[in-house]
Amino acid sequence: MATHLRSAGKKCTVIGGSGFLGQHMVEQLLKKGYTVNVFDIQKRFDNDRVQFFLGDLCDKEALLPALQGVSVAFHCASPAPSSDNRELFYKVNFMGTKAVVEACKEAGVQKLVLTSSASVVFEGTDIKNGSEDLPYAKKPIDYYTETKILQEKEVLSANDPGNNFFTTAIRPHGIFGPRDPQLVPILIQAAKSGKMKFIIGDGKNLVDFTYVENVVHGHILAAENLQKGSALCGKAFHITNDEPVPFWAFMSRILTGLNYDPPKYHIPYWLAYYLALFLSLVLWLLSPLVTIKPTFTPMRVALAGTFHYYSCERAKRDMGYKPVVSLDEAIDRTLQSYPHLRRAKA
Ligand SMILES: NC(=O)C1=CN([C@@H]2O[C@H](COP(=O)(O)OP(=O)(O)OC[C@H]3O[C@@H](n4cnc5c(N)ncnc54)[C@H](OP(=O)(O)O)[C@@H]3O)[C@@H](O)[C@H]2O)C=CC1
Ligand SMILES: CC(C)CCC[C@@H](C)[C@H]1CC[C@H]2C3=C(CC[C@]12C)[C@@]1(C)CCC(=O)[C@@H](C)[C@@H]1CC3
Repeated sequence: MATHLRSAGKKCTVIGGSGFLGQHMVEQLLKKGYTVNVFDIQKRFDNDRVQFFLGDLCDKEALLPALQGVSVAFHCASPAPSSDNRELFYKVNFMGTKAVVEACKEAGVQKLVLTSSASVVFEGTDIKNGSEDLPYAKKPIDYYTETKILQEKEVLSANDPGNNFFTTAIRPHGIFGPRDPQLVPILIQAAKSGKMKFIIGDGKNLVDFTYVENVVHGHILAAENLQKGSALCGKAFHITNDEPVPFWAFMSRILTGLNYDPPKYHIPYWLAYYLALFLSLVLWLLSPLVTIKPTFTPMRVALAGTFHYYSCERAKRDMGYKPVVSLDEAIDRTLQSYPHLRRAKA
């Protein structure tokens, strides 16, 4: 009996386990001795130690088999922000998360750890060392973030100690690392097409970039500390590298590390913002004729030109969080993992 309980305590399901963060979650959970199920809409890797369940998380019936006998569910599935599909974000992040909560309760899962985002409080203006007490953004920066807010509220309000069901949310910021399909590849694509010439603003704005293994560490600590009476129940926690850096210094380090020139000309923030806004308007007017997805958008200008870094004191205090990989080491490991994006030296 005792052995059965111990192994059930170490059985988990990673919803979104085929994604960038999800795959790193699976790797670390296996290393820590967990038995791991993956539920995802796609299978992107093979591992004999992992049981895969393919399906859409909006379908509660499809989720149930993946949650049988499991004590912890990690929910880190979401449509990619770049899909820019309002209906899909709403369907998966909001309605789908309701289905996840219902399925967890029905299957008798005790703990649900959601991957939320620190951006749920960001409105495009400076946030310096923001705590979890900041209010949700009234004007979120995009539809994706709008539905991350709905999703987080849904999960946190489902915390129900009376029925032995505990929930918490991790709010990472700027996740990067090996196999990330977004940050480094988008940046290098922009550099290849000559779009990385300008620093928006004075280049001093600090931002959090968080190495994927630190994000994973935060999730696992959350699961292990989430229990009756703990401070984690129904609460959200920032997980960062705890080393905010100037946005443009970080970008320049990635660019030079892959043999691309760093941006060197400055453009005032307001000018960049209004140019991006103007470009969006032009593309919107042209949209009945042609669909173009711009690299240069008002949202990206806001992300690149404002301060947005967060305090992770609450995670340190309540779950003993401390980053396990420093930013320097994280950048080196990340650069080494993208040999195919490295420019050959002339
Ligand atoms: N990357 C970042 O910088 C940050 C990410 N986050 C959050 O972290 C989480 C993980 O992000 P990340 O790993 O980058 O994202 P990925 O897109 O790499 O992974 C998400 C996974 O979920 C899958 N998925 C999407 N929709 C469904 C569905 N309806 N049913 C089942 N599976 C589905 C995706 O499949 P498919 O690829 O086919 O869509 C993908 O495999 C997300 O919740 C994201 O919002 C928060 C802050 C920052
Ligand atoms: C820290 C963030 C919350 C998470 C990072 C997400 C990144 C994928 C994007 C955030 C800012 C983006 C950005 C660009 C690329 C993608 C990001 C790094 C550009 C460098 C793309 C080229 C441009 O036109 C610049 C103005 C963009 C600056 C912002």
